[in-house]
Parts: sequence; C-alpha cells; structure tokens
Amino acid sequence: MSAPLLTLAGVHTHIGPYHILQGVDLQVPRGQLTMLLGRNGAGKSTTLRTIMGLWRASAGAIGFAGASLRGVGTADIAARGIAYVPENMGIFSDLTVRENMLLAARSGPMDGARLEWIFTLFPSLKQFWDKPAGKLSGGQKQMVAIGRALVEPRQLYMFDEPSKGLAPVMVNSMVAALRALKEQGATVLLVEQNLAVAQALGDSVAVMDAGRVIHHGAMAQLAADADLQQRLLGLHLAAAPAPAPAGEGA
Ligand SMILES: Nc1ncnc2c1ncn2[C@@H]1O[C@H](COP(=O)(O)OP(=O)(O)OP(=O)(O)O)[C@@H](O)[C@H]1O
Repeated sequence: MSAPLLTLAGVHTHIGPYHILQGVDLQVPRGQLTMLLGRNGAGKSTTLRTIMGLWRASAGAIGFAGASLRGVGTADIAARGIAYVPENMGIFSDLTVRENMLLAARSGPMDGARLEWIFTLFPSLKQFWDKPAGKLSGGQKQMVAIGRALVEPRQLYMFDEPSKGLAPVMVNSMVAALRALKEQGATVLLVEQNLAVAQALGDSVAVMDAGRVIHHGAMAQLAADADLQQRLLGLHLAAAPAPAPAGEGA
C-alpha cells in the first residue's frame, strides 16, 4: 500500500487560551474519500483549518505528499495542491459565477474541457454563469464553492460540511458530484454531520471527539454497526434518510 497523502500525528492546536485539538492522529490515503465525522464541537473544522495553516499547530506533525506542512503559510499550502472549501463557502458575492471561477484558476485560463465537466456536475453554474453569486440560493452558492475548488486538478480536496443546510434534492446533487470526483481517483477529506451522506461516499472514516480522533477504519464497517454509530456519534443511520442518486435540483 502506498504512503498516505496526508498524515497528522499528535497535532495540538490552541485558539487563544483554549486547547482545541488535543493530539489528532489522522491518515488520508491517496485516491480515497475519507470522512471526518464527529459531534458538534468535536474539532473537525479546526482540524481542516490547522491543515491549511489558518490555525498554527502548537505541537505534532503534519505531512503532505512527503513534506512537512508545519510552519508553512496558507498560500504555500494551497499552492502545494490542496483545495479547501470552508463551511462558510468562501465565494465572492458581488462577482458573477464566471468571475468566481476565473479567480479560482490560479495557473492560467480555465481549462475548457474541465469546465464542461464541472457543468455536468453542477448545471446551475452554467445556468447562472453571468449572475452575481450572491443572488443564488444557498444550495447554488455551495455548488459554486465546490466548482471553484474543482476548477484545477488538486492533489487533495477538503470540504467542510458541503451538505449543511441544503434541501434533500441539493444534497443528492452534492453526493452525485462528489461521487463523480471520487470516481476520477481524487483524494478527498470530507467533514460531515449527515451520516447517510457519509455512508454514500466514504471509503474510510475517522471519528473525532473532544479534539482527538477516537475511531478510524472502513466507512462500510461503521455504516454496518448501529451500536458503534450510537456510541461514537450519538445517532445512527436508521434515523437518517438515505440520499437517493439523482441529478441536480434547482
Ligand atoms: N475562533 C474560536 N475561538 C474559540 N473557540 C473556538 C473557535 N473556533 C472553534 N472553537 C471551539 O473549538 C471547538 C471545536 O470547534 P470546531 O468548529 O472545530 O468543531 P466541529 O467538530 O467542526 O463542530 P461543528 O460541526 O459544530 O462545526 C469547539 O468547542 C469550538 O467552540
């Protein structure tokens, strides 16, 4: 088996006086979709922000593609090949969808074939191409945010709760798009609260609690074990509606 693309070992993060990450160990294998699950406040978003250098790890090691990310600035981390879509999406409301996409293409003009592929994943991007992104619905904005992350191939894509607040039909579209990305062999680290989404997409899973990873393994194993789900997450799949495979809604 090849070395994981991303490895966190004993990572601690302090935010002001608060000791938030308390020794996170996490491995993201290449070519897989790794779910990062956990209850509210477990430290999932802080983990992604620490990987991106938006919070400085106070201890521990973060390795990406064979090199250390500790002490590296956020822009350099992004330039090494990590796309990151935060929970608040990070799109420019006053700019059109086209301008949002153009700005995301760092290495030159957008690749036409790749853009067509993104349009097949998210038809609303094409539909609202010249519309200010701020005028779109919440779900459509989320599609723009993901579309921006996909505009150029990256080694690792990290998405923080892309299904949050979306209507079920939009969740289905999101799942279909992430599945298509995965089928291209992309490496993805996906934070989720929606266990049904996690089950639909995850190859492997890490579960966080109180600033640590308390479980890691195959997603299929966690999906099949209601007791484990209850113990780790306080909920289980029977309580969550499964997203159906579907095309994008409006
Ligand atoms: N800027 C901040 N200042 C102080 N505490 C923070 C800050 N950001 C996060 N925290 C705290 O860190 C802990 C972990 O938060 P984090 O957002 O990483 O959790 P999460 O697992 O992503 O949860 P959620 O699903 O609710 O977003 C929480 O207790 C939160 O209150």
